[in-house]
Amino acid sequence: MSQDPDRLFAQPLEQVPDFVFNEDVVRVFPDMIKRSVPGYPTIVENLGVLAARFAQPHTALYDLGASLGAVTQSLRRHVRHDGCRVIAVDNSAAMVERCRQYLTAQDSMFQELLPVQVIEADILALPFEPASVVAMNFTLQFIAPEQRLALLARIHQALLPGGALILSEKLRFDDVQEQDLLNDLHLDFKRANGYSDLEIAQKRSAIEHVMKPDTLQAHQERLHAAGFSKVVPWFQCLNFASLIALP
Ligand SMILES: C[S@@+](CC[C@H](N)C(=O)[O-])C[C@H]1O[C@@H](n2cnc3c(N)ncnc32)[C@H](O)[C@@H]1O
Ligand SMILES: O=C(O)C(=O)C[C@]1(C(=O)O)C=C[C@@H](O)C=C1
Repeated sequence: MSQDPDRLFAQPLEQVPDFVFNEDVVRVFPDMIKRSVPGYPTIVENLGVLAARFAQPHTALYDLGASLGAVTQSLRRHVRHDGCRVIAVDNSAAMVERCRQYLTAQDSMFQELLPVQVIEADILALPFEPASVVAMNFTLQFIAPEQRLALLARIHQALLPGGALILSEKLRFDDVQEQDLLNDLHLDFKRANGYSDLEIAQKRSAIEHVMKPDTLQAHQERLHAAGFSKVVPWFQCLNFASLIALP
């Protein structure tokens, strides 16, 4: 399985196309997300640790927008309850194909992992079965803003008492000074990880119509509107955060 360094935006492009999770992105995705999202390895590893507290025997755990299954692998490393199974969902055929290969490799290296099913589907159309854990790691920001509340309400309905939604997102800030500072620090993070100013600018153009971050307050209000009783931020690094939402 080839894992290339991310140079997708290294050369000047006449027109920067909108960002899509296609075969080119799949090839560089592990490198891209680690070098682009501050705290990503910490979030992924601890998501599994958190999930183990909410997981209940004989239930489903969802990884929505699973990409290459980093969260699914973490769930399988940390959740050991009897009869749990992971359902990883993504609507990118290229991601799903490679995700299945990675999970087969994980199965060949470790014994007694939770069973996993990888589904190629749109999470907006997929009926959810009752679940104790739902993870959405940097996926909601790619869902059309007007669809987000209904999706979260369906997730809330599917969650069993004692379960949790774990939601990680890039944040934006209403306060201009806070927004500018955290945005600049995020650009510094990308430069420190070897991205040039050209790569950073072209990636931003590619992603700006596709990925729409919300404020922390908007997330909290929408989660409550979707029926969640409690929202607890457990991680923030610069403008990236992760929340636990209790049904
Ligand atoms: C930033 S990536 C998620 C990263 C991944 N969760 C991780 O932690 O490595 C967003 C993913 O969401 C998927 N996605 C976006 N919209 C979706 C939808 N409506 N249904 C299913 N998957 C979707 C994309 O294909 C992409 O793989
Ligand atoms: O905000 C950015 O510039 C990003 O690159 C963020 C982000 C994300 O948050 O998902 C966007 C697309 C890639 O999947 C990796 C990282």
